[in-house]
Amino acid sequence: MPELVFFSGTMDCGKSTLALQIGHNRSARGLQGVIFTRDDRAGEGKLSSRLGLVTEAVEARPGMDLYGYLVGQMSKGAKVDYVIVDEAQFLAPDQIDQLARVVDDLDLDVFAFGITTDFRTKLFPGSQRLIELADRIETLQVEAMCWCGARATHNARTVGGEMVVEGEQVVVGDVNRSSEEVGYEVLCRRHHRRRMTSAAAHAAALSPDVLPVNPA
Ligand SMILES: Nc1ncnc2c1ncn2[C@@H]1O[C@H](COP(=O)(O)OP(=O)(O)O)[C@@H](O)[C@H]1O
Ligand SMILES: Cc1cn([C@H]2C[C@H](O)[C@@H](COP(=O)(O)O)O2)c(=O)[nH]c1=O
Repeated sequence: MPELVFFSGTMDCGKSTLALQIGHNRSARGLQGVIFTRDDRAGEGKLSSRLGLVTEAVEARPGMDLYGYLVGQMSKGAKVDYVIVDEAQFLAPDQIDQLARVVDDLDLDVFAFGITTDFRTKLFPGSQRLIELADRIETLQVEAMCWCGARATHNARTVGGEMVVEGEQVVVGDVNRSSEEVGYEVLCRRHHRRRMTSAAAHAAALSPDVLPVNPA
């Protein structure tokens, strides 16, 4: 049975790498896929991994009918055996419904990859719809880690090095960016709640302890 699978996790946990691996393994067996992405850091129409691999993809723009696009390609004679969608959190809920229709009406597997929650710990609308509709939700095996060594479960946004909890939901960016820019860092829930990024923890460790007051 074809499935809609949502591979979800934090930033930097290997989602795009896995998307590329799934595509590679299938194309090595003669299968042909359509790869959609949206707002990849490498630019329009790209699916890129931090391991350095990048492939061409179809930019899933706002308002684009993904089901209609695939039907159009197939009716022009293109062979489509499966569909990969990266940065699926950025898709609109109705585009996720279109992906479910691709599975049900076109009998194609759809593998969607994305982060579940934003820097405020709120679900992205696309991810929410995937959680509602997916046949299966998979958590990636290579877990990203918080600076404290615990499993990272949340994404923090930093501006000028400071963690922020207000702002636009979508700001394309990366982890390990210079402190001047908008950056991201993955944290465990405890340190996300305390707004303690690695820089804040480092600064706290360096600040001198309050000296005990000696009784005269
Ligand atoms: N130099 C490196 N050597 C080995 N693995 C790396 C290196 N750089 C990045 N990675 C791996 O790539 C992962 C990020 O992969 P990527 O597919 O870009 O993540 P995502 O799409 O989830 O944001 C990191 O968690 C790490 O496991
Ligand atoms: C947390 C968060 C992230 N983003 C952006 C930043 C990146 O461009 C992507 C995630 O890409 P990755 O391949 O999973 O690293 O999402 C955002 O726009 N808003 C956020 O709150």
